[in-house]
Amino acid sequence: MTKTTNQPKTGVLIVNLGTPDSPNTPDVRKYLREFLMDARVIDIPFMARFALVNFIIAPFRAPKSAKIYQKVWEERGSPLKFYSQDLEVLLQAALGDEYIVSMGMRYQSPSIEQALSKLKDKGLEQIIVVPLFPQYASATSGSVHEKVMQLIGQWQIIPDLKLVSSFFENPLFVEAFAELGRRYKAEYNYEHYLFTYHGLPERQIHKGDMSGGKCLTNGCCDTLHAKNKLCYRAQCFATSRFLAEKLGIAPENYTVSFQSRLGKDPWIQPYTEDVIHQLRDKNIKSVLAFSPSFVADCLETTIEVGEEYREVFEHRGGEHWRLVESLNVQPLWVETLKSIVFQYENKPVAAQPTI
Ligand SMILES: C=CC1=C(C)c2cc3[nH]c(cc4nc(cc5[nH]c(cc1n2)c(C)c5CCC(=O)O)C(CCC(=O)O)=C4C)c(C)c3C=C
Ligand SMILES: [Fe+2]
Ligand SMILES: [Fe+2]
Repeated sequence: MTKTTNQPKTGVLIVNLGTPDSPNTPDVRKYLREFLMDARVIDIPFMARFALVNFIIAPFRAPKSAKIYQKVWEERGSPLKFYSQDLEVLLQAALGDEYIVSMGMRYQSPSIEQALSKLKDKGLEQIIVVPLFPQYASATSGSVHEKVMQLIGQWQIIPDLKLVSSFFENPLFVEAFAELGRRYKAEYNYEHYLFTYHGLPERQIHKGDMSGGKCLTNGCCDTLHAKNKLCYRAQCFATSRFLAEKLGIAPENYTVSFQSRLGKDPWIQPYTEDVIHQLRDKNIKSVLAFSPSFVADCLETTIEVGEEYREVFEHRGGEHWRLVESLNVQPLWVETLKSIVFQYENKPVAAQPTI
């Protein structure tokens, strides 16, 4: 008996940020140039951006960043890339042959164009685009959406296109991170919990402000409502509340902070480094850190949070600092993505945990 296969109807494009092809300075420079020349990432006029990126950031930062990339590089390459490649295979297996899953990177390789070629001319009825960023930012999910629309816009037949903006509210996503956190909590009685997110220039938050100029004023991100539900900072605070509730962490026992500031402009606050000093001022000796703006371990989690911030904490006399690893290829994360796809197809989703 021959096995029947279904004609795929839905394409699922998952997209992560991108990473250099190798941890050598020329490849890191090439990556930084492509990444930072994106007008949604460094959102200043073209000539100013060109000069800043090509004459200041790329030449001076590339050798320093290359040294850090060498630390994070494994036998299979950059973790951000190989976890995304594994995720493509696992999600395909989870969704079955009615779907074609394809993975691309916004910068460098595999490019979104290469990833879309796997979905082109396959008679697909729809494509669901899932940028692998839980919270929406113009610099990440927005940039992926723009690139996908630009490329698919050139196709002869354009299928239904669904663009996922964020998924921080997805109960399985929250549960997936909580499941990891519970293991660490069971091992050690941490005094404090830190939810540290990638930062953004304040300017980019103001540009998307729908609250009539209230964004970034006192307490504007403390609750999520109609006027700030697309604000990256408000979404990060909401993610932290969901996680803290799931893990039974009282509000006074956790702090939200933002890392990885680039340049001199103000970025969203509080800065992670300042928070670490404040925690030590209060004589907090042990911290469990989560990085819930990333779904795969990378330079920003393993090195920046796991090593550099640990050193700052220990240098100030802190004793126990641990980073909860990212979702990587955790089964519940694959289930999360499957549930996102089903949700966008209006298919019933298996019973989900509550948040
Ligand atoms: C959560 C998602 C991310 C947001 C938001 C984001 C904004 C943002 N980033 C830069 C500059 C850099 N980011 C770098 C690395 C990097 N950034 C993200 C995610 C977000 N960035 C990831 C996943 C990574 C790691 C990639 C990896 O290969 O491991 C870097 C390069 C590293 C370095 O030199 O420090 C830069 C530079 C800006 C300017 C920005 C907002 C506008
Ligand atoms: Fe970044
Ligand atoms: Fe806000």
